[in-house]
Amino acid sequence: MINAIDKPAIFITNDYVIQAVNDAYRETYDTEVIIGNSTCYAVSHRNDAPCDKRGEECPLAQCQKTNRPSSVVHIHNTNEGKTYCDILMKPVRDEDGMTIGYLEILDRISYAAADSQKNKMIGGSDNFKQMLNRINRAAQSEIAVLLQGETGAGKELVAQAVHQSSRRKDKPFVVIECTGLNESLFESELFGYEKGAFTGATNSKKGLIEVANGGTVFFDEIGDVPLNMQVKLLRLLETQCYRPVGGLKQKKADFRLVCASHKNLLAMVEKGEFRQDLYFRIAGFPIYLPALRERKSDIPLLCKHFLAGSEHRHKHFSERALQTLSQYSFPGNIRELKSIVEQAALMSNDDDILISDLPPQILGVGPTETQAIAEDIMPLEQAEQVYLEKICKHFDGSPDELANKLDVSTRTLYRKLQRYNIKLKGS
Ligand SMILES: Nc1ncnc2c1ncn2[C@@H]1O[C@H](COP(=O)(O)OP(=O)(O)OP(=O)(O)O)[C@@H](O)[C@H]1O
Repeated sequence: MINAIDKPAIFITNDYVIQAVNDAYRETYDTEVIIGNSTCYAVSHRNDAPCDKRGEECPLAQCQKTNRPSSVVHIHNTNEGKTYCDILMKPVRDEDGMTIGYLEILDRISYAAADSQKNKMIGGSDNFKQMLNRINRAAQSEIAVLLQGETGAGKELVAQAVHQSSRRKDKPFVVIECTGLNESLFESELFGYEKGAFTGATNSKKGLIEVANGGTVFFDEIGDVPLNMQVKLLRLLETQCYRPVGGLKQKKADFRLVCASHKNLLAMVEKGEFRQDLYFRIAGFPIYLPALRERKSDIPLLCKHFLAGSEHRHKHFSERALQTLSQYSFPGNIRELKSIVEQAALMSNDDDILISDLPPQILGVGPTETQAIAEDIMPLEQAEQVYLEKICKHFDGSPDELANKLDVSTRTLYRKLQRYNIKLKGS
């Protein structure tokens, strides 16, 4: 029976021991499954204790508590590295209604990873996992998704993930950048036009809605659509019909809707800047993308990931540089981090990327201060001379005491004073 499930699945008892397994599950992990002996946590996490004993969420523990199905997003050690899985756990009962065990079914989240992997969304923090959970739920349905998050937080990447894990994944993913679209551009871009519809329309052109046929349309920065165009958009969404500019016949639209905005659309609705009816049409399932400062524990992983994908793959950030980065607020979020990693890697002289290699905005040093520091730079020997001149003018103690404070011998101190022609106070 378990082999009839097309996703990786196991049947486990209260003690986490695997009592039945399907082929898809065996193929997912490198660890061998021994029926009646192997535990779910040893196979999928390579841990020696269950997740709930290690402070992690455990779907089995939740099931035992509620006696109802439960689900959780976990990182599993699969044969493809640290992979995200959406786990569904269901109690299995006998004819008397007694729970005899639990069926665990895994849904691999192919668009995200908890270690550096090409073309994937990277992260491991709780906020990131919560976001994955919602993306996965949304992807399984046709509901309109609204992505809200700061600039550079990954909205377009999430929109692609929603598309990739939906039933429309083999059809087009079309992005409509709403910022800067005026009324005539908006209509001709979205709906297309017929030959002769306006001066310059020497041929007819398909609109993006038609290009996306059967796939997903991503309206980026939907909050920038002016009010008069919001009406047209609402009509398209309500009726799933549109007419190309200069055309007579209505066309049928077939697309899944994903929108994104960095603005607070509800606040815009209150101010009358965004139509309430349109808001409720597009916000079927809102997903909040945490800002990078709300998922700071992901910074080291993301730094590693961006270095791995660059020409500086052999370099790494020092512990102190990572600490300094985690104190920064990242207004530009992951896009800003990516650029900082590139700059710092270029600045570092060897494989270690140090605090001094980080760009000025991280160090809290403004441009004028940076300039002042740059102007202050002098040969080390000259700096030693300037420093010795300054302290010798004011130091009241004996040469032995001064040499002691400078951590050099009295002879070395005398040699240096002679070289720079400096006299001690009072001599
Ligand atoms: N979790 C992640 N892992 C790896 N790279 C990421 C992640 N999230 C975002 N990025 C990268 O950060 C950059 C910005 O992401 P994206 O363009 O999706 O942000 P955005 O929120 O749509 O930005 P904007 O609001 O400016 O349109 C991209 O290069 C993207 O690949």
